[in-house]
Amino acid sequence: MQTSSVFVALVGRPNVGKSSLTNRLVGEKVAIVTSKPQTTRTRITGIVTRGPVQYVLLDTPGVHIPRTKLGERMSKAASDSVADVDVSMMLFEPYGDFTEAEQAMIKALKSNGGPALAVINKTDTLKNEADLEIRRRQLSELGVFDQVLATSVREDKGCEELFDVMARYAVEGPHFFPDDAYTDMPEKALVSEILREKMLLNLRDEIPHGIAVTVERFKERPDKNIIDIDVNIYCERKSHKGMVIGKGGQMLKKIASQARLDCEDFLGAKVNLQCWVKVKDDWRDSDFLLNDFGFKQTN
Ligand SMILES: Nc1nc2c(ncn2[C@@H]2O[C@H](COP(=O)(O)OP(=O)(O)OP(=O)(O)O)[C@@H](O)[C@H]2O)c(=O)[nH]1
Repeated sequence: MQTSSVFVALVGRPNVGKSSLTNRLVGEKVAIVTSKPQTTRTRITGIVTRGPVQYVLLDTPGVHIPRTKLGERMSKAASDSVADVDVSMMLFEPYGDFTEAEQAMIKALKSNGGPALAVINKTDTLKNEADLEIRRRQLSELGVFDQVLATSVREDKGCEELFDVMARYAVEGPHFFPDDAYTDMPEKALVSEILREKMLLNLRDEIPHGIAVTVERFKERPDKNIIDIDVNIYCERKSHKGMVIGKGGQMLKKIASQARLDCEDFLGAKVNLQCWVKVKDDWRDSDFLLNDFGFKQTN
């Protein structure tokens, strides 16, 4: 059987549904999804192998105009992705003007010269078919996209069809990952992403974006299906630390127990999770700390 692979970068503005689509296509939760923009901070790879074709999906942080050094690195992760893939898939909201960052990304796709597809997501929010046609035409007229497609990840419409479209860009050769792999993300990174998701879901808006999670210990107990995991949760302010811990430790308990269940699901083992909350001032603007937390350096 002649095998082939296609590398696909999913790009688009924050909150447009890139992580949701990645998870839908992979059939496993590899990317965290919340209703808050800028949930995804680094590039996440989802992998699907169907018969001879391996699909490697690079879910990227949403493109936006950066306000902090972390923001700069997030935008860089997105624009780097489109440079070395077989096809880029740019997601759009069904309505509204293109943001400045979206226009910059469209320009980058144009000058990069690689093939690109446009996907109008959230079609379930459309009031009528005519609006979809207006959006399709607007995107076609940009002259950047080989095809304009439409999906509703929420209602699972148009997603399955994307496989055939992506397969057209596949390149013959051996697969890059084992056929049963669904992500190349290390287990430790999955654990810290799960914790971040729970904090985004449970805490007030401004706090979670100032939080970083590092996994200090990840140890399987010999002969037992138990993994001991210690994580550090870093906040920017002392007051934030108090909120993460909550009254009598209630909030941290809630976050940790939700995270533990997801970790057990992912890892297929019992998990003993210990969380420590620490303060590191303004880590989002410190190159030193960003490196320390594993965010890639901007060239
Ligand atoms: N109505 C509707 N909502 C959707 C759809 N797809 C995703 N969403 C919602 O949109 C929100 C953002 O989804 P994400 O998948 O996190 O978006 P993202 O583009 O990865 O966001 P960033 O990580 O911020 O770049 C979540 O609340 C999703 O449930 C859809 O097809 N229809």
